[in-house]
Amino acid sequence: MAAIELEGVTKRYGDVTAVSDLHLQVEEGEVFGFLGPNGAGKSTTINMLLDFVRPTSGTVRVLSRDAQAESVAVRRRTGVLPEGYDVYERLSGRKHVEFAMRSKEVDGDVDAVLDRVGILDAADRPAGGYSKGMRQRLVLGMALVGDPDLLILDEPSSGLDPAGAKEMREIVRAEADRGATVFFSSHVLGQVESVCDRVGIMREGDLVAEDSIEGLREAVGGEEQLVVTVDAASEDDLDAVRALDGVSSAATDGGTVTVSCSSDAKTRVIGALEDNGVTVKDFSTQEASLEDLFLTYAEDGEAPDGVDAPDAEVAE
Ligand SMILES: Nc1ncnc2c1ncn2[C@@H]1O[C@H](COP(=O)(O)OP(=O)(O)OP(=O)(O)O)[C@@H](O)[C@H]1O
Repeated sequence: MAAIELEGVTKRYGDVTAVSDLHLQVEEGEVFGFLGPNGAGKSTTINMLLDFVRPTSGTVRVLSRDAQAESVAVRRRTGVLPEGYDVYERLSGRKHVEFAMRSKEVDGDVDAVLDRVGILDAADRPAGGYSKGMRQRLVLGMALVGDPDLLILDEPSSGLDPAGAKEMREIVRAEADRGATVFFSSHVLGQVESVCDRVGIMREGDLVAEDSIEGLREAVGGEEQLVVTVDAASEDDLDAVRALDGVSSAATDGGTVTVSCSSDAKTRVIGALEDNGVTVKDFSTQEASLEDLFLTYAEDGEAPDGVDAPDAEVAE
């Protein structure tokens, strides 16, 4: 069953189209990473899921309910870590969690929540004295109260140090293992890569890609960068390399030849250079990373071959 369903959702603010004809479905129990650069439409989409913002057109369903007509019921079963949430400066971390439990009308072990997010030691200090990362941990703790069916996390890793970001990922995974659906936004693929079942990439209001991490990896997996250190290489030598099967590009600065090719073409590349009289001193390979792929989508909207691009018409 779908935990989130957006059908043809558009949101305009005056002349600005923040989200354009978005179709998106996230299944129950899925960890979905919602990615895109600043201004892509991520927060607007999240705000429509929670009925903080109303779509200009289209329908939004969350936990099988209408996001507008049944927003109270949706929010009761949803834990939210909003972007830029302000803590109550004078209230302790403990009071914040107690407040979250009261507003969700649930009982729970406050210490266990604070311990889970790593701030039990600071439980009785006013949250105004918390660091940015501690505030983020506190708000995550508040979102986890009552074992929600859906967790919506807007830039959850912001303000967290690497250890904190890792703990965040572990909590996300544990929540999904318990059966919760997790929908979270980020503008950095690296932070979500290891926890997501699937990602959607937004750019200027359009969903430009939607795939599993595995699918994205396959799309970039075929190509590698081969960097060959040589005595000298000419354009003729490069032409011999470019003519080989599996080679998509080759370039040189004189002392190094850089070739984009399939992994089975590497030995042919070395052979062709040597056949042309080039002395090969050394070589190394680099796999194209998912981060490179993400940047390709995020910056120019070009979908590499083989990636499921749901919306062919990418706004420039
Ligand atoms: N209340 C508003 N009034 C006018 N324009 C808005 C409003 N909220 C968002 N926008 C515009 O909608 C577009 C999408 O913004 P949104 O905040 O959804 O992006 P985002 O992907 O969450 O970005 P970020 O990563 O910076 O948080 C932007 O052009 C933004 O300026």
